[in-house]
Amino acid sequence: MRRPKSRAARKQQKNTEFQEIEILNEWIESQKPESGSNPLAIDPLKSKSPIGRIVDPESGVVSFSRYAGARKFYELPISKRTKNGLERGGFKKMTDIQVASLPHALCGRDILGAAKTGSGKTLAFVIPVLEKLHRERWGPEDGVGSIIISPTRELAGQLFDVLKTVGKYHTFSAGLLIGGRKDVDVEKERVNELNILICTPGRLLQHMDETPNFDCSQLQVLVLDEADRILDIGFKKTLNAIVSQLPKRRQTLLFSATQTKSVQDLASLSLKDPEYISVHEKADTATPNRLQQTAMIVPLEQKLDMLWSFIKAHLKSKILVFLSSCKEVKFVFEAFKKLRPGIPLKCLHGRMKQEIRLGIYSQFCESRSVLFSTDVASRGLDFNKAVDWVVQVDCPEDVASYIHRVGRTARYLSGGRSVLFLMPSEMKMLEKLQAAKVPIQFIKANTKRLEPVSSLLSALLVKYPDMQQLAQRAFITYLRSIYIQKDKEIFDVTKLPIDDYSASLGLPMTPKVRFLNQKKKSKIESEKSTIIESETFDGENESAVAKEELLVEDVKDNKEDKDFLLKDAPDLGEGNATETGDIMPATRVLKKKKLKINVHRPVGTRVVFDEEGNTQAPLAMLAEKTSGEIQLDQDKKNEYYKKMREELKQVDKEDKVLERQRLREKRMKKKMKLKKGQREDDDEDEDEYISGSEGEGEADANKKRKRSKIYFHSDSDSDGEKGENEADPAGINAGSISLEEQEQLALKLLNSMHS
Ligand SMILES: Nc1ncnc2c1ncn2[C@@H]1O[C@H](COP(=O)(O)OP(=O)(O)OP(=O)(O)O)[C@@H](O)[C@H]1O
Repeated sequence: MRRPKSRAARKQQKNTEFQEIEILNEWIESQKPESGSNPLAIDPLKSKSPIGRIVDPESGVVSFSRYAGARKFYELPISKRTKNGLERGGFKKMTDIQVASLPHALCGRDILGAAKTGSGKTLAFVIPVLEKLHRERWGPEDGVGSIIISPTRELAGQLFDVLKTVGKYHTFSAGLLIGGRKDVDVEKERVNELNILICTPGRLLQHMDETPNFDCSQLQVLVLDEADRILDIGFKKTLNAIVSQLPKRRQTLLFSATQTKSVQDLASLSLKDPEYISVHEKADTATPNRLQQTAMIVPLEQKLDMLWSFIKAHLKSKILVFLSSCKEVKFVFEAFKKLRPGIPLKCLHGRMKQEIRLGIYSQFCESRSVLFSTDVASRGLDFNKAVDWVVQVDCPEDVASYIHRVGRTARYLSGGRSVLFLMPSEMKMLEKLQAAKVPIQFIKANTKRLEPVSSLLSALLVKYPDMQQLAQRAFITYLRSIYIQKDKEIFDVTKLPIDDYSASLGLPMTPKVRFLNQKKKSKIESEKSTIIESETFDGENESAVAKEELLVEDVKDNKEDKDFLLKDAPDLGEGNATETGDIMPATRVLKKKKLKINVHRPVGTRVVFDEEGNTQAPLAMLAEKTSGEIQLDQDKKNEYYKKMREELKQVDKEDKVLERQRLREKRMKKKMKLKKGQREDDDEDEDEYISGSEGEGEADANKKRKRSKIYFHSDSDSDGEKGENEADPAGINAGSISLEEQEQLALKLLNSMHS
């Protein structure tokens, strides 16, 4: 609403607004819905029935229309400014959560609101915030009137956009206070002038602690979006510290798709007779009706093959892929980008710089692409153009997390699909989801269209040594993520086929995982004692037992894989069928010596061809066929792996020598340039490198590789490599040049620069 130019017109506008506020207050007060009532259960108003203040022409008696049960925004007691904002945003009819909660929220009640993902909870709190401050005639001199807290920065940014749309015609000042921004000092200067703060918990507390005279004593409305997450253990301390600095007399609105009713959780917020509004509590499903959900068994070592095949089969879709750690996201993004699937790739995780995160988020909103993400994108985000698929490569930590992840698709009136990869040991999750009213169908993967990538990944790791470190980190952080999960019924790190998993990432050797060894050790200890008790312990040492355990897991895996691969499965492609398959057992039986293998399984790290030129799994070449059974001698297998390891070590060594030589030459060139008074600006942002997109040229990729290689090199120097250098300088010197040669090279360079 534009400010009138003349004084008289401004006065007139003020008076009109005063009158409007008076009417709104009377309307709200006189038609208050009964506490505990559900406005959704009340009939809608008849069409063409009068709205607002109604004066009987004959008796002159004043009455107000009922707003509990209203289905359209204009039927609510809200200001013209908000109505205009809603109209501008294209919002006319209310969603169920808005119908149920707005009448209670507008009359000042505390709300604990739960509704499915994508059902319009944002407007259910943005409108009451604007209206409360409007009716209180809040101005710049009044300071902070409302605080809206969001668990993630992207979500906070999105809420800010909604507030800007609906609040466009109001005169309040609002600010987005989120971590990762460098301009905290500028924020500190302005924060006291802001009326509405949208913030993440950490940044808000930082202002409370550090900003002089930061004052929230007049706060009217506190909102927690994704409330269960903010009340969760991770934010608990911060939230308690924040709430302790807020006035007790205020309205509090809590919203989430998965709401907490735990008295303990809510006690710190000191809610006053809150309205529990759960519009979909009695619904048949906990997720949106237009969402088609599927789950399938994917053994750990085949997850990347399956993901790659899935992406290749859906090149025209917008796909959101969830992985459990930043390092995994980085690795899969970098590796797949180099393999060029034919669709732009993006990645999002908490370790990226804020500007880049926001950039990636808005790019994904706009275009068809694949976004690899951690749970940072799992809650609240409303990607502008609908997401077609949500793919959960790593199992979510619990049912709530699953619901939020899949909720990034099928929002408001649109449809969407999701697929969950479950390892055989995670099948319990399927039961939990079904028990929580998640209509998820179990399907068999179409392995006919499975395109193995592990061999390509090993080649990548040889070609780009910095990728090896990314793969190692991904490997370790994934195992750690399983290790630290609370739900041990689902997540058991000891059941993971770690050698096969490591090979599937293209790693030549399984990295050592300290916490895993400790866990194994304690497990073995307990197993040992059981065996001793039953007097059958044959005297093998611990490491032999541990090795045995892993080898035996191999055997079982192969059997399972054979089933997995041979089943006649429905299509994984766009129009996939949804036949229910058998659930494979996750338990593993101890066995020894001869290993049965599935020769078709892509377990190797390189492609091997048979005499007819068909690709073969490397181990298949060593297998013997006896009476239809394919068997592999353990010694042969070990020998094969030993040979592979040695080959890779050799290649790795050569690569390192070359790399050191290249770096030395580069340093020399730099020195020369410096001498000439020239400066090189090679300070690059690592995050930028991480978040590039698919389709970059080879030259560009090389440039990036070089940059990150320096980082990789110094990093590895501090680990194992340093020792190697010190112990064996000959390895380095073999590829190096003498001081004389270096001087000659420098002179040549200088001459070429002069000419
Ligand atoms: N009354 C309405 N009319 C039309 N569109 C609406 C209405 N309310 C919300 N929307 C749209 O529905 C989509 C989902 O809304 P919103 O993001 O508020 O959902 P949510 O319930 O908060 O989801 P989540 O639980 O994932 O956070 C948005 O694109 C929003 O613009």
